[in-house]
Amino acid sequence: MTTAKYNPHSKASLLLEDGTLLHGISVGYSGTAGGEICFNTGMTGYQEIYTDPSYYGQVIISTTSHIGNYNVIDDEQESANPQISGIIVNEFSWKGSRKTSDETLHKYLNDNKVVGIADLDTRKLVKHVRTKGAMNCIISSEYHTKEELQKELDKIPSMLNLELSTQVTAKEPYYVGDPSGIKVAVLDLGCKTSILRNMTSRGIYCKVFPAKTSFEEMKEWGPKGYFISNGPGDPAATSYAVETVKEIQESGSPMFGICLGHQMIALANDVETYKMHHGHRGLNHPVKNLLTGKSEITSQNHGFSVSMESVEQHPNVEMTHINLNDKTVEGIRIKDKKVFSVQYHPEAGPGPHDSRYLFDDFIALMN
Ligand SMILES: NC(=O)CC[C@H](N)C(=O)O
Repeated sequence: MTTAKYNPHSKASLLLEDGTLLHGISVGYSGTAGGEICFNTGMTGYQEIYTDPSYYGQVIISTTSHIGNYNVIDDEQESANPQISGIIVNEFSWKGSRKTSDETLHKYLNDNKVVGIADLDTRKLVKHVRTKGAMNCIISSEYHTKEELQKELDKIPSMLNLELSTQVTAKEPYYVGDPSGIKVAVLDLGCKTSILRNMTSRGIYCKVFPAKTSFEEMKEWGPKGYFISNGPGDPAATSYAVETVKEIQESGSPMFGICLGHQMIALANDVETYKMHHGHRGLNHPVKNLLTGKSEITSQNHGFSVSMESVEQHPNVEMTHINLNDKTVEGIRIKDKKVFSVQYHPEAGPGPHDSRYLFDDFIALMN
């Protein structure tokens, strides 16, 4: 393990779209970066969060006060690299304590050019974002005045109408798992590694296809089912995948979608999505399965949602899961089709494990 050199006194500044300006210290890479500010309430799992492609281009504030305290480990990546554009933390651990770790979070962020700011009252900031709603922000260790930072902030696009899956999807198709397993075509809109791991550990053989692959090309491989992955961006701007999902559904094949994949399945059935006030990101969101009556504690990361009103207007779409905090749609299934999806993350990267039964449900649907 290497310990990177750092200057704990170098200054960093944060400007929010609503004019809030804060100063702290620079962590990770020295530079300037921005994106939509998102808060995650999980107490653990920072590495899984930073490497989840669904967070591509976003700046993450953690409500937990210590970040970096258990370093990073190669095995806990949700994709090959961090996908976020920046981090905002309270107390940053320059050196973590886990003996089996591969390197410090600071070195990892620095090597991967992720800019961060520490020593801020993140709980106060989270309350601010929770009240005012999602907005863009800029972090910098180079610019510190409002005018300079505003110029940089103006370059950051709004998340609304932004298509991002093509930025994070596989460049070429690839295979995961044992070739003797059940063949599942994965449409990679920004797929997390732990989703693939949950499938292969249940005997599924995955062929992962780039986001813009046609249904015909996936079908040629002869899969038994199709999986539509999670991913970044506005679902309404990912229309090419909605068209693919429509064709899969038409073919009568089993299909399962998670998060962005769930939103693609809703849109393919003319159910609308909308941008939420500040999204759901954390590890303890309560969801009720309306088919079994059982509740689950779930891992979540989404800033858009499927409209309940729109689900109610489409009799072929049945709501299967509901969020017990704010009564938003957490799962649907399509009547007379082998198609279902959830808004939350049953792969449980970084946790909890309550919802992993959904992978077994997908297998049951294919058998
Ligand atoms: N985790 C995801 O797939 C996120 C989906 C979508 N980008 C959203 O924010 O709602």
